[in-house]
Amino acid sequence: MSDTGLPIASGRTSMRFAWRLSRGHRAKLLLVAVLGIGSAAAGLVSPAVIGVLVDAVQSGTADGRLVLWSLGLMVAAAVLGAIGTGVTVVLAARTYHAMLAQLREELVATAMHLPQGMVERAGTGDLISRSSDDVSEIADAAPAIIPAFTMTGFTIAVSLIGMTAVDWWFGLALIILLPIYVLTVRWYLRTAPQIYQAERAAMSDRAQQLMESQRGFDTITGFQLGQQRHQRVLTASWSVVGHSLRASTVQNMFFGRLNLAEFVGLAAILLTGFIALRTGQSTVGGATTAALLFMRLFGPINQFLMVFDTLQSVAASLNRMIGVVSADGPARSQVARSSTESAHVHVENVHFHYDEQSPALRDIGLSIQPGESLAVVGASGAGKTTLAAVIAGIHSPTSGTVTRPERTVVISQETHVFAGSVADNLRLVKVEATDKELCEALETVHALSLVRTLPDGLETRVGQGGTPLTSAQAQQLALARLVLANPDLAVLDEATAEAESAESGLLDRAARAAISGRASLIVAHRLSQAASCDHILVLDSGVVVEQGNHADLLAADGRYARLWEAWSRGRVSPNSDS
Ligand SMILES: Nc1ncnc2c1ncn2[C@@H]1O[C@H](COP(=O)(O)OP(=O)(O)OP(=O)(O)O)[C@@H](O)[C@H]1O
Repeated sequence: MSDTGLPIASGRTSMRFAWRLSRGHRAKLLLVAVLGIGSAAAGLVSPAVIGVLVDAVQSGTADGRLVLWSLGLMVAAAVLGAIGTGVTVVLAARTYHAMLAQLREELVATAMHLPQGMVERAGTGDLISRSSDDVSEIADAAPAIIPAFTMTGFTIAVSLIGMTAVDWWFGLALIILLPIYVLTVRWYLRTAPQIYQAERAAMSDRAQQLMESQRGFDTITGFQLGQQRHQRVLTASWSVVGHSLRASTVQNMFFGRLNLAEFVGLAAILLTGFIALRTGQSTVGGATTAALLFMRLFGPINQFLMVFDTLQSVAASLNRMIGVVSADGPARSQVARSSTESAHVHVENVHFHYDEQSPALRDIGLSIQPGESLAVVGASGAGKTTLAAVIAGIHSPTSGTVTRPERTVVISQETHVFAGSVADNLRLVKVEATDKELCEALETVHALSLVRTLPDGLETRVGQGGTPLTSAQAQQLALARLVLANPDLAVLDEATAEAESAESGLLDRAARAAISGRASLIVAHRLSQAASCDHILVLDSGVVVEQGNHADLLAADGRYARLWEAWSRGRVSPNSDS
């Protein structure tokens, strides 16, 4: 999956990105660290106080006042520690969620500009999984990281110093634990990242399967493929379960090794305490403090090392999210040959391959001046849609250069009607448009009378759950949107209506009105669309085989003339709908 999936950032890139993301939050993050250390310090008061009490009891100097003071101190430390921990966790969660929201915004913004080819190869499920599954993984785990590191790190350091101060033998006893911890962490860091990465990739695949099943619902029910799709979703879901189980197994093995270290550590400390008492190197109070400090260490040490597990999980998700955000760079450099600095369209020596075997476009050259219309015609599979996509910047050319105006709008074969009112659908491209402007745009594409017949006019709800629109009506709505957007270049690749239908004539007129006065490229699925354009380009197997205007091409009696003859055969007037 990874070779065809969206890019995954390296750890270093993610670190750099996370550092940039922390801008504006660093003071809060520092406060989280300081509060964490303060709370951890409060937790160390009790063992120290108990040690003093034990010694006082042993030496007979303990009295009620000392006990009460000690108790008061321990309660105050516990309360302060609890408040400090609570504030730390809430502040950390808030700060991380703000950073995460920023990352998600950047991810969505970048995803909108990724080359379509890249998203198609990876599958939209991968993108959706990165902006949902990965975000929740980070949201769940990340807030614990800084408090855990600072609180446990501080507790470990102070406990070690305290124990060594009681008797350096206790400090030495702990050193034998070091190799066990180092080896465990090394093993874990070698094993866990791939497992988490594979788990996230399986989640992407599951999202993809689910999404395809929803999108292709009609086809699936139409061809009775329900069982087959169900099986695919099931396989993808079980794959996630398998990977999650593998991750849990590695986690358990990790914790098992930590338990072994605890056992060895406790045995060493008890032995050291016994020897220290026997040789008179330590008092009972000192040994008690050392033992309590050591017992208190298990939790923080395990927590400290468990943060590595959290870190691996967060890093796997972060690398996937940042992979998309930083794909912006490569994606933009990929389209470097596509420039948007010009008011006209200029295409030179353009080649485009979907795959290595069969080039979809070969050595294309053309230009469209402002206000000029160019039609692309050719048999099915000739490369018309591909050429439109390359010119619109949806696909980057494999080689050659494309220059186009920045304000380019594409109307493709699939026009989506968004759930909302007709006005909402139009205002997508111009939020501030008045009702009058909306009506003018609809009038331009001959759709105003249609909208007036709808139950609530402009406010009629359309799209999912609303008044159903035919494909041709949806196309008219898209054309009205184009008029409102008022781009310098319009690329139309709409094949909604059959030739000679009442709708085809209406759509052709609507399209002509919508593109009037601006540079336009029209993928002419009906030759009536081409006849009215200033210039026509005939494609065959990705190569331009003819070009000129309608009259010249008919006079040349070549490929276009034959296409025209075939298309208009049987029609009373081939231009009747144009
Ligand atoms: N996403 C894709 N991946 C691989 N090959 C593709 C893809 N899209 C199109 N092709 C291939 O590229 C070639 C050109 O296809 P394209 O859709 O541009 O032709 P077209 O002239 O627009 O066809 P139609 O009129 O049927 O829409 C065809 O051989 C097609 O099979």
